[in-house]
Amino acid sequence: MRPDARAWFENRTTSATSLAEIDVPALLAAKRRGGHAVSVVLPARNEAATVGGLVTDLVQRWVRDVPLVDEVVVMDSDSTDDTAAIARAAGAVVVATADVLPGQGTRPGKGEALWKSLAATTGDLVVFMDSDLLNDVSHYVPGLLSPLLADTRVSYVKGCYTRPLSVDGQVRAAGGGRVTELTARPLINALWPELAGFVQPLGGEYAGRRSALEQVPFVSGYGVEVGLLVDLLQVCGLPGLAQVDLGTRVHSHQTDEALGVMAGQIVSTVLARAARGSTDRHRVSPGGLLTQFAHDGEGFVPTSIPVAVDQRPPMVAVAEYVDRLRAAV
Ligand SMILES: O=c1ccn([C@@H]2O[C@H](COP(=O)(O)OP(=O)(O)O)[C@@H](O)[C@H]2O)c(=O)[nH]1
Ligand SMILES: O=C(O)[C@@H](COP(=O)(O)O)O[C@H]1O[C@H](CO)[C@@H](O)[C@H](O)[C@H]1O
Repeated sequence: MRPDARAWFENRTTSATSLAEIDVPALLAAKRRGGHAVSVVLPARNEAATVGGLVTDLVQRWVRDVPLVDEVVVMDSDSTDDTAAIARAAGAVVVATADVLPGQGTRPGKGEALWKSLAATTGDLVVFMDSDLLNDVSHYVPGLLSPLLADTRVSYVKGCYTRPLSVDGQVRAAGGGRVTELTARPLINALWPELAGFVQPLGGEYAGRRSALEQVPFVSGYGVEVGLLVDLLQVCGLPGLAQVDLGTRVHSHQTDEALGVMAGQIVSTVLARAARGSTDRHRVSPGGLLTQFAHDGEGFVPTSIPVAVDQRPPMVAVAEYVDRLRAAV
């Protein structure tokens, strides 16, 4: 990792892998001291199986028992199942993405739901969580809020976690985040090496100050996470970004074919931003190092591997080859 990325990784990575690690009373006091309001947004497209449990726990734990959260909003993203009714019955405010900012029309996609959520919420701090999470995520919201409430210089916090992968009913301890590992991470390392310290650049759980979020575009589809990361780097600078270890994240998985489409959207998002030119004049040559992460039981350990490639010239430009061809004639 580049020195700036490593320094960021060491200084801006905190841990909140369970509620035991979080001083909730102190968090509540900081929220009140700062006069903050917190909105939690769950984008949901056909998540009837999971959204109810997630909303029930969020509302009971962080609205009613401990007033850390002021509103829980499910953005119904053109669902065709009972997502909206189930989320509403669980205590969420449910908003149909298509109904928000009608003058702007509506587009399909997760990023559209998240962009419109800014117009459907009022908190100065906004937390985003996927609606297909399957593990205990009761500590996610306070964990994501902690860096924002602890340091006014931080404007955007991404969750990071180990990511099991369940395939054909078999759960592997790692292997999740397939598009992250095979597409997003190599591209980010090559084009924005200052972001190489992000363990989960595509993770769906993150929190930010509205004042920053409303300054950047939201890519309408699955490019929203990588677009926000690159664009908020420009708006907030690396010191304005942070990440928090939330332990593990288990979610429902799409097929490889569907993730191909997701990867395509992420590549389009990255290429559009790469065309804007370098964000750092000291950039190493694109494709220099790839930093991957493994968890050693205590925390994430980065390993940087050289991935710079060399190449041979066209053979017709190699005199030794051409001379041999001529000699053979
Ligand atoms: O058009 C869409 C696609 C996805 N989502 C939601 O965005 C989150 C992440 O989407 P998905 O699970 O499809 O992505 P994955 O986690 O498989 O990468 C989930 O809560 C989806 O319901 C959405 O609101 N609108
Ligand atoms: O990280 C990834 O590679 C993808 C796919 O994860 P899996 O291989 O299904 O565990 O999941 C994320 O990417 C999406 C695009 O940024 C986000 O919208 C999802 O929230 C996130 O789960």
